[in-house]
Amino acid sequence: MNLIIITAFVRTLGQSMPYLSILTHEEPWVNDVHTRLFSIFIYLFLGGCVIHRYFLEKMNGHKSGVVWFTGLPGSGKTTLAIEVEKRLLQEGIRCTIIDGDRLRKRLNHDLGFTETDRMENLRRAAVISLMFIEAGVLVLAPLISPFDSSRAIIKQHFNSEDFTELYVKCSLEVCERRDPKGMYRLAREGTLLNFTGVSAPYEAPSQPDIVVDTENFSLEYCVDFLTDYVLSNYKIETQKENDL
Ligand SMILES: Nc1ncnc2c1ncn2[C@@H]1O[C@H](COP(=O)(O)OS(=O)(=O)O)[C@@H](OP(=O)(O)O)[C@H]1O
Ligand SMILES: Nc1ncnc2c1ncn2[C@@H]1O[C@H](COP(=O)(O)OP(=O)(O)O)[C@@H](O)[C@H]1O
Repeated sequence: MNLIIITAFVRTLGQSMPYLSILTHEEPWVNDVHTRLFSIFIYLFLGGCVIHRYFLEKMNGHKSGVVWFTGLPGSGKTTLAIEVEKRLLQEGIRCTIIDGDRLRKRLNHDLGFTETDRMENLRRAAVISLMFIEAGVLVLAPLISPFDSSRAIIKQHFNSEDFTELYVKCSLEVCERRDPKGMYRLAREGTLLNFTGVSAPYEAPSQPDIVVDTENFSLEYCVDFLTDYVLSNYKIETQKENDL
């Protein structure tokens, strides 16, 4: 029994070495001995999984989480996510895009566009997002997410501080005029069934955390606006930056 405990202890200590070395080197936020000892204590006794994300976020210099985009087809979700991702990567933010369209071609090709299938599609996207969050990554998730009820369920998968609901606001009329993939035309012709905005409902969120109005503002403005929002909410100010 003692041998098992000692082995577990040594193993945990071994696994914690990368973190312990961070705690003891060049980190202004752990430069007092009490903080170091406290962190080591928490790591050893609460276990790696609890503290793992905390360390990753400190190492990355930003928090992880998900920005969940909702909006009509053609509102600009994908375009915005791609441009904002580029800007965030330049700022040193580890981020990724989980896009409805791409997800459906890969993991979710078994799902269609009924309400039940859309819910399952979003649930899987949420689960994947959670795994990225645990890995310290900031997720941009552009998915139509048309129903209040399914968005409420999705939200429950996350800690409230990890989840930002972003409404990409654009009227149906303008989205249809843009029609970047020609899908509105197919839906109007009756070739594409259950199409959001035409033959399936879209319920705009009543209390989103942030709104980006792509109808009345340019792409450049929207990208700046969203990038600034993400940086101010997710970046962790270091001591050095605070001192400047
Ligand atoms: N019937 C129907 N309704 C809506 N959208 C359709 C449909 N058929 C195909 N597509 C294409 O699928 C993309 C939407 O997938 P999502 O996973 O974001 O949808 S949902 O959140 O599950 O409702 C959507 O991409 P975006 O235009 O980027 O939103 C469409 O390209
Ligand atoms: N302010 C804006 N923000 C985002 N996209 C815009 C904006 N103004 C015009 N657009 C155009 O609208 C279209 C949106 O398409 P897309 O990003 O595929 O939408 P969604 O992913 O919501 O279906 C693109 O052709 C994009 O260039």
